[in-house]
Amino acid sequence: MIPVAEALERALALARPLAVETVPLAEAAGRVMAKPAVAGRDQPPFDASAMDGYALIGDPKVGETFAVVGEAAAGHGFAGAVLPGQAVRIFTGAPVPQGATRVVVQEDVAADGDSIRLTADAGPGINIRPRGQDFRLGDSLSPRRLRPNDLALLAAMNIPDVVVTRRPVVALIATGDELVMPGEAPRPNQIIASNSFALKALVEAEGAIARMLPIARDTEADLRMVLDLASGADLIVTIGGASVGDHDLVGRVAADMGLERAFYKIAMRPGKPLMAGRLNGVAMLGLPGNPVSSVVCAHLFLLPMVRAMLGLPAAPAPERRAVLAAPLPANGARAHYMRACLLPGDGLPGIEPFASQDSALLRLLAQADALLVRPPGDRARAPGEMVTFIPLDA
Ligand SMILES: Nc1nc2c(c(=O)[nH]1)N[C@H]1C(S)=C(S)[C@@H](COP(=O)(O)OP(=O)(O)OC[C@H]3O[C@@H](n4cnc5c(N)ncnc54)[C@H](O)[C@@H]3O)O[C@H]1N2
Ligand code: MOO
Repeated sequence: MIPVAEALERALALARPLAVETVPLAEAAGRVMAKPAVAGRDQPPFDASAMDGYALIGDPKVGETFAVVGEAAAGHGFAGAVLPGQAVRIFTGAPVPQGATRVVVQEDVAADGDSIRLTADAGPGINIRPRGQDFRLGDSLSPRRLRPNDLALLAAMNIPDVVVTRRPVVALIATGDELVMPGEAPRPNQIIASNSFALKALVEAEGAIARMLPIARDTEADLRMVLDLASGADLIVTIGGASVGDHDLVGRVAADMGLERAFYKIAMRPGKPLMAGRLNGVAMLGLPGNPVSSVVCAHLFLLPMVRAMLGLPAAPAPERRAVLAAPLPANGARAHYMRACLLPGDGLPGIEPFASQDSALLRLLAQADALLVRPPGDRARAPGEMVTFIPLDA
């Protein structure tokens, strides 16, 4: 058994950033930029009015009057220049006419035909957004996973297409004679395959494309056939059949098919029988079959691998801090990832692990917000102590 950190390092070494592709901006939400985007223009491209009102010169006082000599609207500038004693009717987003040094808001003006009179002193604000205030030609946005606000920024930069990393294709292979798909009629000894659905949602939320392959039965021939179906995937994930039982075939069959093993068995709970390697050039992760074990291993290994393939930094699952709400006995030699609930707190949240930590319990997993992380050999902990956790919704 190797420590979690070492296993993660080896797993991440299997996951190189994929090739890049260009996608239209409207399709780029959630995608990971592969290189900086560079602004093709200044924003705003001209000094722009921030308000509806009148553009004029100086620092006018109540009662001063101005002759209105023209109009500037968004998309339509005023061709001339403003002179002292003159004003140009202006609207939000319009280019400020040449010569004007401020915009007074229309609420502070009484209009009478072609002249205006100030009804309030122009305040300190000039209501002009200077050219390039937001960004300048050549300014860049560093590579990142694109959030909605980033898309608006790229659009304003006049970038119609974005270079992103290709989405990894993750093949999900459930294994076991006991499994049928939801909606099918299970025989008395069978259960419903559940893990793939959580795993599919997890990798898709991270930006991968999941391919759920047919369930592999517990024969070498069937497992081989389904592993062959995974060709073309960037990452093959098997579920179950990873342990030491007579019907746990994944390690053996993958080895026969050429698996170069990176590791097998980790000092963690749940998830001990995890394996990883490279199968004919393709990264492979063999998850344990217990539902909670497979999901815990997905958070700790699968999602970091997907992120690395997307070109994001190779890093462990993000950990946060919380205040322990119940006593914990000393931990054993394996890191323990305990299903837990977060409790709202003034600063840091509280965290309370469930009494049962059986790795088969999906109902508790569905109630859990977090995995409370217990390092190997951690001493007993009392309520009020600080602990770390991995959020399950991240
Ligand atoms: N003698 C030992 N027995 C076991 C050990 C051990 O060290 N020595 N380790 C235990 C641990 S820990 C785990 S975890 C399991 C993992 O075993 P496998 O990866 O071989 O998983 P299976 O035996 O195929 O299945 C375990 C369990 O999970 C159910 N399962 C499997 N796939 C799915 C799925 N897609 N959806 C829902 N449920 C699934 C399966 O029916 C079993 O109940 O081994 C222990 N044994
Ligand atoms: O490690 Mo198993 O994954 O404890 O249930």
